[in-house]
Amino acid sequence: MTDLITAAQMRGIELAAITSGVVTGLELMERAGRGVVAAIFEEWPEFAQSGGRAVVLCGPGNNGGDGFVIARLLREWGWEVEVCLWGDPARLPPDAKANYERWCTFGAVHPLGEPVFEAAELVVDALFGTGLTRKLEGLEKTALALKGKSAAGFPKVVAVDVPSGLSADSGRYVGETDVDACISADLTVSFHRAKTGHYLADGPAACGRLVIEDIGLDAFCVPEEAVCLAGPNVERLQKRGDAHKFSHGHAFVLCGGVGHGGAARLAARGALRIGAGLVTLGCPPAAILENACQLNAVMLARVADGAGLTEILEDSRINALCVGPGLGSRAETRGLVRAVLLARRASVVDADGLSAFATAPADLFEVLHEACVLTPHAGEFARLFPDIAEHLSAGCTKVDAVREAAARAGSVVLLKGADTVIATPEGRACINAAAYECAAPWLATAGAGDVLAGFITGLLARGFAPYEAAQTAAWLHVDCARTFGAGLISEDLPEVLPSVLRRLHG
Ligand SMILES: NC(=O)C1=CN([C@@H]2O[C@H](COP(=O)(O)OP(=O)(O)OC[C@H]3O[C@@H](n4cnc5c(N)ncnc54)[C@H](OP(=O)(O)O)[C@@H]3O)[C@@H](O)[C@H]2O)[C@@H](O)CC1
Ligand SMILES: Nc1ncnc2c1ncn2[C@@H]1O[C@H](COP(=O)(O)OP(=O)(O)O)[C@@H](O)[C@H]1O
Ligand SMILES: [K+]
Repeated sequence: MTDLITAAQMRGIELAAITSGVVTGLELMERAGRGVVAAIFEEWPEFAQSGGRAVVLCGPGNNGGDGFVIARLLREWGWEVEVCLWGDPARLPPDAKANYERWCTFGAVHPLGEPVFEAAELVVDALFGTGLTRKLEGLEKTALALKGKSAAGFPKVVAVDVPSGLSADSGRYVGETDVDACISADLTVSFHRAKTGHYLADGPAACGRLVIEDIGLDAFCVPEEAVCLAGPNVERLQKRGDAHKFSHGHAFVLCGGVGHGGAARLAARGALRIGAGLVTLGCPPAAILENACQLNAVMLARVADGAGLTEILEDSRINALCVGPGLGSRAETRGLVRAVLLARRASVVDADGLSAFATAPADLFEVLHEACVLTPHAGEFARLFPDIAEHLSAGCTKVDAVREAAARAGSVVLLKGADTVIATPEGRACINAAAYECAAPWLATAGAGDVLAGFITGLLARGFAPYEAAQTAAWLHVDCARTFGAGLISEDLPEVLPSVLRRLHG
């Protein structure tokens, strides 16, 4: 599983390495610069064949120091290099200063005004990295001039560590920085481990492609509380040959009223395809006929209200519940959610099941438990956790926000998006990133979230722990969308799952 770290964790690892005496800051800077140049030549092999013209933009910290190393190395490869500096050379930190002075023996350093990108094939953004702490001002002209040129294909823009302006932690533009005042890269080269900001929010769009270079810090551990990229538990997804349907659990999905059953039917189909042994849809009596016309392998049960549900749940073989998709803002919705949660089975609370508590989130938190998974989209999240949503708008990372929400809810929380974040009340967290080579833009389609709720419910029925169910389901969901490709609608997601599973089980 790929670990992601924050800027502070990276600084901690760097400090541990330097204080241990195995490496100096200057050596790390040299390795970082070498890594960037290697990644550039790997990305554009033609650049290694013949030197061109490069502009290297250096900032006032160690990101700028990496830039001076890169300028020197490109020059060694025969490139004509123009170097611009933002700030006062006298105030550069020691390692950056050493590399600045070394560069000065080869060429000039211009103040960062409006560098001329006209004839450049390559621009290196070494302005700000993990040390950007406040709103970036004064880069507008440079950033806009660069965007105008690179939109036409040249120059290629390479960001060192992170595109300048972006927070390495949150993936958002720092402070109130305008997106036009920031650098957008074709390639971002970071070091040791990807940072959370490379995968969250605006990170993937700003980074272009992402490459992580090894700078020899593997002996210095990633902290225990590190976030990881979500992945499926492939082994657990297999079905044992000697099992029968009840060994794979019985999932129960609550359904809306007449004409509102589509969402729950999608969830039920998802739960069945992901391998729950049995799936039952519970709907109001008036909707039985409608649902019976549409379902075969999914069974049907009448559920008039919370009391009716409690009676059905006397069957202890029903071991996973899904409540919310298509339930509507009926007065009974809260009662149904409470009945589900008071049964103390593994449960997914989604969509209207969450929104029903917008005016009284504490009533929901009171009955939630550790076997639950909440699956809000951003709007539903803001209704349940308005203060945390405000922190998020103010620049808090999505990981921290979801961790805080999970701790408050006492349940696993999965906050949807291209950068889905899943966290446990204890603070474990992962990002299921539909980004870079895993982008899944066709998932932005009505009903996709209902299928995800069904996938999670199905895995809960199969005995997956809530965090593991959420993580595996979210990963499979994106992989289904990518496998199907363009033209995807949510009905396709459960149908493409068999081919995804076949591929996983090779
Ligand atoms: N960690 C590692 O293992 C390795 C790290 N390496 C490299 O070091 C980079 C981190 O270096 P860093 O810490 O010096 O930070 P960096 O991003 O250069 O910027 C800090 C400077 O910017 C300034 N400043 C901040 N905000 C500003 C604003 N809005 N407007 C204007 N100024 C602003 C800030 O000033 P201050 O806040 O102090 O006033 C300070 O002067 C990292 O990204 C990687 O490339 C590699 O060499 C190898 C291994
Ligand atoms: N641009 C995108 N890239 C990847 N996944 C996306 C994107 N937009 C939405 N999704 C995913 O699609 C699903 C949409 O769920 P939701 O917003 O609840 O919609 P609905 O209620 O119509 O089912 C979520 O799993 C979300 O993570
Ligand atoms: K940068």
